[in-house]
Amino acid sequence: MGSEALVHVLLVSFPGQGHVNPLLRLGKRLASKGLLVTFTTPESIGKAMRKASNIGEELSPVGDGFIRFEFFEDGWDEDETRRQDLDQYLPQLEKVGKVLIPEMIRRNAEQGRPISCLINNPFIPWVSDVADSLGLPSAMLWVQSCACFTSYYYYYHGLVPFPSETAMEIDVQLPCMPLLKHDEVPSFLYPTTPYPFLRRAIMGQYKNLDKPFCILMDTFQELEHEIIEYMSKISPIKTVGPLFKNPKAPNATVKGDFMKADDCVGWLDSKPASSIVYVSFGSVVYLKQDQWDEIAYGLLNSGVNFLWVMKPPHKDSGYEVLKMPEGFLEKAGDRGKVVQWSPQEQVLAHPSVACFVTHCGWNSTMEALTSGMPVVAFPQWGDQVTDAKYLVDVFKVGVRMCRGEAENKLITRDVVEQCLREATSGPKAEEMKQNAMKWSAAAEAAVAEGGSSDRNIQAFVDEVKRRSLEVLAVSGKSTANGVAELGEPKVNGELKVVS
Ligand SMILES: O=c1cc(-c2ccc(O)cc2)oc2cc(O[C@@H]3O[C@H](CO)[C@@H](O)[C@H](O)[C@H]3O)cc(O)c12
Ligand SMILES: O=c1ccn([C@@H]2O[C@H](COP(=O)(O)OP(=O)(O)O)[C@@H](O)[C@H]2O)c(=O)[nH]1
Repeated sequence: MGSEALVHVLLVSFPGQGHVNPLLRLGKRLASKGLLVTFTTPESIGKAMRKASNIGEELSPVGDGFIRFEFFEDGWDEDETRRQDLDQYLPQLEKVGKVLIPEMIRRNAEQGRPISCLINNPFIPWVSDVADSLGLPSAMLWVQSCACFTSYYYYYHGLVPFPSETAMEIDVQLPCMPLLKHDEVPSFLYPTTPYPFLRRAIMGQYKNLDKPFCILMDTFQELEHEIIEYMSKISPIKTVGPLFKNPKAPNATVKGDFMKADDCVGWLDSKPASSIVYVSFGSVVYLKQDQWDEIAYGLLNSGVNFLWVMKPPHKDSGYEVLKMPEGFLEKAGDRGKVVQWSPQEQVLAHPSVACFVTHCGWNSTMEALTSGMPVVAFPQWGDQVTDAKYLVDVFKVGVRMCRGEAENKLITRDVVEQCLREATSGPKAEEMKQNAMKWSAAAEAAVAEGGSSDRNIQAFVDEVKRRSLEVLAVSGKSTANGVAELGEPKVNGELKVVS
């Protein structure tokens, strides 16, 4: 491999699946453009990731660069239940991270891999403070839509009225965005949200928003054109999505799943084209038993084939383990398959799959759009309700099955059946498929060489490289040529190059 010298960036992730996935995908993109990337998150999740995914001690080649992992202890016992309480866990992460991340950075420098830039995702804004204190530049990867970024921005700065205790049902008009009905505003902003700690977590990020020199976003210009252009004038945003497409390294096997995906591709292969409904509510949303039953009967009554993800609840979440209705699996027979965790990217790309019943998490939303997959929107909370609005009314690739958890309404089996029929056959289904294919093509073009997101990634990589020279000149700690030396596998530095 010769003694290649690479600029090294450190990615620090909040330990949630919907946060790890986009940051790791960004890492692979940056690596494919010739950077050395170290990805870190707490060991509590590191353990699950190593077990479920293809992650080892080695340095993995991705395109022109490399990616590697280091995890850090969050200072709590393995079975500590307080990790589920973000009001306690986020301050704990900040306390230990502010000590351990600088140590990690020092260790890497001593091992010949000085770090030139830190990148974090939301909920752990103190990463920018760590960067500042060491004289390093930092960037943030925003993992939701630009529309949601804007909503939070306007809320944080008090620029327009939002639903409040005295005016619960007001609609919100933001520039370059469709009118959001009160229940289409990211629901953490409702005064009555049961998750005020998630609002505080996001607001914590906005408090530190002036620190990162760049805010990367997992969206693309053609998708949210006007609002991206508008916000670019206010904030240093750069769209780099959809991150899950990496044309320069399409076969990179590094993944960050917390659970091993069940094998279902053989089953998908055995079914006719466009005959399967894929149902998944992401990694955090957990429905109630009565709603689960209605979805089950809706699936049965509609006569479609289905692949349904039924993940186990987090052991400390307090949720009751869901059960399938009596006799459901027998009645479904080979028409249906239930798994604990799916290889979602592969499922959405599979020709047997006709549509996606989704909670509209932003990752799932981008994955669906990019795979040309129409959706049935079943949002619950947070950005999901806003994403559902966009999927149905703006991107026009979706049928709406509900308006969110706040509505507190049981969606009956008849409504489920009707939505599934609408999304899988007839003129509406065809129109949605065509629109979805159009977004898929636009997404491919955005990440292809010279596309909008590709140019932004390249500009970011160039900027990191430019700043790395400044950083090393100032710190005076430059190695012979100022960047990480990667030629020889390092025996002491646990760096082994595999090719
Ligand atoms: O790890 C997480 C833990 C919790 C959580 C923890 C304790 C609770 O009682 C309730 C929620 O919320 C989360 C919400 C998240 O929102 C998810 O974040 C994605 C990226 O921002 C969005 O696109 C999705 O729509 C949205 O569901 C992500 C998490 O990792 C978590
Ligand atoms: O069975 C599943 C369910 C989800 N995912 C992935 O988990 C992420 C979920 O993120 P999203 O933003 O959609 O929702 P969240 O879990 O954060 O609510 C996405 O990348 C999905 O592809 C998966 O691989 N298999």
